[in-house]
Amino acid sequence: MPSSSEPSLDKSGKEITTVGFARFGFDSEVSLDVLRSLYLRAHYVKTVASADEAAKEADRDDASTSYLSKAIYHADTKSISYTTLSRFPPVKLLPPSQRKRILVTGGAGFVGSHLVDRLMVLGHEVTVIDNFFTGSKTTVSHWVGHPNFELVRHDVVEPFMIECDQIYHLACPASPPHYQFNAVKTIKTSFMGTLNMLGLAKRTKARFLITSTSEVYGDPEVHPQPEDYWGHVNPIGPRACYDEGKRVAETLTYGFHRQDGVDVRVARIFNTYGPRMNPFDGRVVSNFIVQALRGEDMTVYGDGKQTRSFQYIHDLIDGLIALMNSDETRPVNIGNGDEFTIGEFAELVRDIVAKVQKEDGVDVPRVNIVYKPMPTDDPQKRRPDTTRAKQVLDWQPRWTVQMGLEEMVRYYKAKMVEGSL
Ligand SMILES: O=c1ccn([C@@H]2O[C@H](COP(=O)(O)OP(=O)(O)O[C@H]3OC[C@@H](O)[C@H](O)[C@H]3O)[C@@H](O)[C@H]2O)c(=O)[nH]1
Repeated sequence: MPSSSEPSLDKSGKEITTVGFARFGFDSEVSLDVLRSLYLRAHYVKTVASADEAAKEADRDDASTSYLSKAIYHADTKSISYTTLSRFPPVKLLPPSQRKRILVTGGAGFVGSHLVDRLMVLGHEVTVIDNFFTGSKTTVSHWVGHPNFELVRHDVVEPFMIECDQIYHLACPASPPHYQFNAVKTIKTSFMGTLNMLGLAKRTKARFLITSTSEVYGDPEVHPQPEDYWGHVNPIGPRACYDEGKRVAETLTYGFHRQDGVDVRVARIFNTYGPRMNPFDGRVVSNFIVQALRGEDMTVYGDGKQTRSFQYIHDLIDGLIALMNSDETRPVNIGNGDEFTIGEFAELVRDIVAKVQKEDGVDVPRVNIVYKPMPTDDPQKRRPDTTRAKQVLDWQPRWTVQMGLEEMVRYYKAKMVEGSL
């Protein structure tokens, strides 16, 4: 199990022991250690050499492993024997009046799985629908079988019926190589998927939150980007399936709001990173960390002068939950204002990987930074104006990029040990 020798500190230097907060009558605070026990570890108990040892290990049940998977990794054959969980992570006991039935589309993805962890630990009933195109069952497998949890393989482009109180509509590939892989399917997911989920919200009177994106601002001519900026998007470029898809999804959302009175929330998410991000999804944070850990060249696209502002996953989940439970129906940017050029960011990731390796006593050569062609229509700059989130949600990011990156490096190191990276 990876361990960090130092505590995680927030932007003001205070130790982070919990994430979430009570806002708008909804308490989302949970212990960081509980969440970490779900993502910052290998998903097996320990490695064994023989079948005999494996059988003994599977029988073992003590406090330290009580809510860890009993799956065993066999180093000699590079295989895992899965077992069912002996005990689930503890969840709050909520009175029925406070317990919500929550649908999370795309709940097996990177962002979705962290939202699911939080909502489950808080004691709600969670149903995940996912087609597993970019999501993976392993991200939520620790909840499968729990009475408060249901996992359904379903593609949102088809209608789905369920009784629920809140819908977090996340389903859509989000990494540029993934969403461009099948552009028609991406825009179909944004349009048909959102239409179906809004129809469900209308029928059940559930509150509906859609995760839109900073990409609705395109290659922005206003910097930083406030919510009332209309954007600068190429409607026929390779990114259009996602940018325009999310823009039409927002249009649909406000159509249902005005015409049918659906209670809507729109989050515009800026670049986000953290554990469970697919190491091969082609985004900059996962690429850079994996390259530095493997001792490969780090690939900066273009001259590296384009900028991005990176937010850690827990800040995003705090923002999404606050928005869902607030009264704010206008779009709200959720992102971190710490802006880097991609060239600077490559150096930062390289230094952080070296620091973590040094702490773990691993001696690694310094990797090189190389330059590759710039993808078409790659936005030149991006930084959220989060004034609205601060005013209406009392939300602002707590995690420094350094702290978040260290945790993500440790997560990827655990995956390397497991052999899945
Ligand atoms: O290996 C790499 C990967 C990416 N990059 C660059 O790093 C920057 C960030 O690229 P990413 O692919 O991580 O993310 P992008 O900002 O392009 O898109 C993201 O925007 C916001 C979200 O809604 C989406 O998840 C995602 O589309 C880009 O300028 C890209 O060209 C590199 O320099 N090297």
